[in-house]
Amino acid sequence: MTDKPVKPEDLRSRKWFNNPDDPEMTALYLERYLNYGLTMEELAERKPIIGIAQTGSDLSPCNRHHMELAKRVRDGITAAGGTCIEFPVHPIQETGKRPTAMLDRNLAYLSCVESLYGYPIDGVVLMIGCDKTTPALLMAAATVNIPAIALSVGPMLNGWHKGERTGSGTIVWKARELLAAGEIDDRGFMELVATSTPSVGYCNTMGTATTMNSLAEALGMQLPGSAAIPAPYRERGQMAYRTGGRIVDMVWENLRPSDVMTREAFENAVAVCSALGGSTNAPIHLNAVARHLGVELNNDDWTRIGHDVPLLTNLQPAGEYLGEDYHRAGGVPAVVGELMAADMLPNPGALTVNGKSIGENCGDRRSISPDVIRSVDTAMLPSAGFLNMTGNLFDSAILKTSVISKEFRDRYLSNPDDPEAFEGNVVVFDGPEDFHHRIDDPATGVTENSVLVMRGAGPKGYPGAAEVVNMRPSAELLKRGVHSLPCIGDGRQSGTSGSPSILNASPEAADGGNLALLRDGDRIRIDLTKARVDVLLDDAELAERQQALEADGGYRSPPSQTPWQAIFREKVEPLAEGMVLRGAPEFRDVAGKDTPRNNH
Ligand SMILES: CC(C)(O)[C@@H](O)C(=O)O
Repeated sequence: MTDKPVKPEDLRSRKWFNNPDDPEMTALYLERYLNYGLTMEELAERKPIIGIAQTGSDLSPCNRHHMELAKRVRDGITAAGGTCIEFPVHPIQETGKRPTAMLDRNLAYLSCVESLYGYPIDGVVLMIGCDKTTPALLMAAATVNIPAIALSVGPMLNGWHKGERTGSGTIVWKARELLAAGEIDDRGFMELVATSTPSVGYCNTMGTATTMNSLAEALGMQLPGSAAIPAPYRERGQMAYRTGGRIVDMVWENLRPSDVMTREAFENAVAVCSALGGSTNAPIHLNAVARHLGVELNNDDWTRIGHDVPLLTNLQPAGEYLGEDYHRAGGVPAVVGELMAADMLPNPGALTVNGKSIGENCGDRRSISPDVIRSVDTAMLPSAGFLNMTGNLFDSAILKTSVISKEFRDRYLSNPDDPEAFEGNVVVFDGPEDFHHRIDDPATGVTENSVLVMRGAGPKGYPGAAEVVNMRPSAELLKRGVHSLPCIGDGRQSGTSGSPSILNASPEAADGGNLALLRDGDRIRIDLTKARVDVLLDDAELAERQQALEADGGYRSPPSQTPWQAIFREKVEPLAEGMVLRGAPEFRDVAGKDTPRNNH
């Protein structure tokens, strides 16, 4: 933020719409924006041009309600003296896009950078929601670094089935088990799953969407209280109006993403993520946003800052409640306030988009429903953050400790004075097709002592790093009451899954990672107290297998099916480093450096 407020003559948009040095080009730029009824007063005089980065469309049902909310955003912008220009962002729907919406995060990022940089935009409202839309837009705002504020579309209303809450995503994994165990049929599966999505909005569970929207608020990029409001509630429209008004002031204050998303803000977000029981996708996305700002943030930080933070939020999949309950309990401000009461928010002084610090915004906020958002004294778990696992199979992989069963936690994690490591036999699958084909075949040899491994599911291998490491035990084990087995993978897992998996393994099998060397029957040791995963093979055996793999042409991935898949594979970095495009983070503060050249 500069001490000097921006004056109308400094507005970036005036280089297009009111450039006294170049009247010819000014006329050219202006005339097309006049052609749908905008006036000279709105475009060329003292009003900031505010972009609305619209992620809602029929292809993106979780964000679709933004098409309605944008009307209230416009009202807020206009009332505050700005002019609105709404533009589409490449659609991303986690549950709809094949082979994975993750492939499109960087595509949406790239296109949004071009829109923000190449057009006359002074400030932008980022219409965030379904998983990848949030990081894509924050990454773009980070690169371009014009004033930006985020607005969540909000979670769906709570789902209900026979008097019980059914959470989106989370119910799918349960329904899969019921189907495999023969307790429901296909129609029962469909009906049960559909109960979890009763309205517009994104997942009502603490899946990746609610996590990322909450963290956008914890980072300071949304107005306080914005993230948790359910999509259909009246407060959502009111928040849209206020968000539209605030961005106009932010332009005059020159309050930019780099002022808000500082190292201190990321540390706060890491702590809040643990208190929420947030998704394992959060480290990927926040590491990516940080890289685009030039802020240091890595998976070790997530363990160092986050691991000892307690679980305060009793939301599925780590708990029992859903989005409406979260909002009524006070949402992000209550979580932050409870952390602050115990001196557990790393940086209360971090600035937010309303011009106040997060401490000023939330310091006196407390939970209104003490069972839904707990105090530190009544926490669901004393430590709930991620463990950054390492070993001889990968350099980094994320384990969400808040979903480890009590039995497993007591035995393998909570007793560092008498550490015990878990050992099991590997059953390895090359992608989800292989898994679904073989998991129930007795010849595969899955037992209660198995460790299920999925490879070929990372950024280069899949391509895009799909949410396919949700592996259930075999039907035979499910019928015997074994509901989960340790899982490891170089792909991702849905944030709505309560399965304690070791995910996002980097480097992936398709990028020289040692998961490619595993064979069925290998013995694996998982030592949670040391945060290590090792296959019990000596270096000579691993080297021999590596040679054999190379001689055979290396780990095989399916061919790229589209041009973007091929470009993505060539450019993408590992999940542990945010899965960004190589070279892209070098472009920083691009709007601050210069204005793009004229086009005619
Ligand atoms: C439920 C989904 C689609 O898997 C995702 O939103 C997540 O939580 O990771």
